[in-house]
Amino acid sequence: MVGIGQVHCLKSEDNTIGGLQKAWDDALAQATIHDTIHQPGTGLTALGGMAFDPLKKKTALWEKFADQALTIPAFVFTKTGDQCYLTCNLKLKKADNSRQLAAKIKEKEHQLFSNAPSFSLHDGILSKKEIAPEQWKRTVEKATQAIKNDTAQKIVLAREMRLEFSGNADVGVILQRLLKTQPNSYVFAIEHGNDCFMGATPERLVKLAHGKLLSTCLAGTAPRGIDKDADDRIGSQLLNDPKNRQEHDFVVQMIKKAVTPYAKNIVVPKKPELYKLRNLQHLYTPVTADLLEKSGIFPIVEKLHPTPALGGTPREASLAFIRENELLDRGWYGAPVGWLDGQNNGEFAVAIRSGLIQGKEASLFAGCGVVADSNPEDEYAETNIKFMPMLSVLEGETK
Ligand SMILES: C=C(O[C@@H]1C=C(C(=O)O)C=C[C@H]1O)C(=O)O
Repeated sequence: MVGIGQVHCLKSEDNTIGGLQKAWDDALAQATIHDTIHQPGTGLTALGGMAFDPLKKKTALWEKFADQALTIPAFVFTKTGDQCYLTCNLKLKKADNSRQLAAKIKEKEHQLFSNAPSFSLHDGILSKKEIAPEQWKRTVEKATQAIKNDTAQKIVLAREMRLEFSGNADVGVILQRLLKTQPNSYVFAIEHGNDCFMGATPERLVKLAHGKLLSTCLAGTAPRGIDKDADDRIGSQLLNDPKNRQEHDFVVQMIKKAVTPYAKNIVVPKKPELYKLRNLQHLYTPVTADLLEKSGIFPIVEKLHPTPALGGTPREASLAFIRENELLDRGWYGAPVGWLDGQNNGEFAVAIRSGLIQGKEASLFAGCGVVADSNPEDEYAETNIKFMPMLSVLEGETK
């Protein structure tokens, strides 16, 4: 799905995620929709995302990104299977002339499809700097102490890597490479001004499609092996590792509880399975259910975000620790990004394995769950692998 331009931005009156539902329902109530297709992602749709924690002190890094930015674009291009659809949105005034508007849309449409994008390659990475890695390890240590003192049971800590390129990074090229190299992930890119937040995340927060709900629990991490035997061995160790199983179970329990008010026939497998990615493997539990008729997507996103995969357990205590101790301004990293349509379909993913591209520079982000017996060096190594999906395509990996 691709959104271009903006005819409207949803404004939550009380700045909560749940408040976006009213803004969306109001927009829908005012819209006249001509949609004979009725496919997910056609008709009126909004796309965008939000900040991980609006209460965290902001830095200049994310100045182009508001706490919430859910946009109804001027054009939405949607591909489902091998079918493609184009939705045009217009903000109408009383005095508008329908013939003139139709001609304008045709002209724009022609422009959109005749200007084939030309991609230019940037020449690779000039410099790569991890931001305060030793301080980050000390924060991990501090989190384990806080957990031993019963402040929380799990706290997720993230860090940043800053890159410099010799020329401007080309978002189109990076997107193509992410799609090629991370086929099991949700690839996204959101531009505000000249900054672009993008990534390939394996973590889907919630998907609503035709009255069904899907949420995924993804927590617990190990590297991939060098051959099939090694990979299977690492995978089976991960499946049986008490520390990783505990980290994972916090997420499963929380997601199950969070979706309960909005769904029936909730199915949660008893044991996690492995979710294999190019650079890592995770413990994975899908949660499926039938959506209760009246629930829109935003109240569910609000209940789910942040799951203990990105915040911790309990939510408030872990967020308070992160707010106070984490050096990083997460901005939109780790927060919901996605889309919704007027037929109550939509999908929000958790924006991890991501980076903020700023012309000749970029920041990459990676985090991991800390529990009582976490070891700072191991967690540091884990975050290094989590930088890889973005880092490798920026270094030139194409396949
Ligand atoms: C926080 C990240 O990943 C999350 C943390 C995981 C873990 O601690 O095992 C696994 C998957 C994600 O839920 C990240 O990639 O930045």
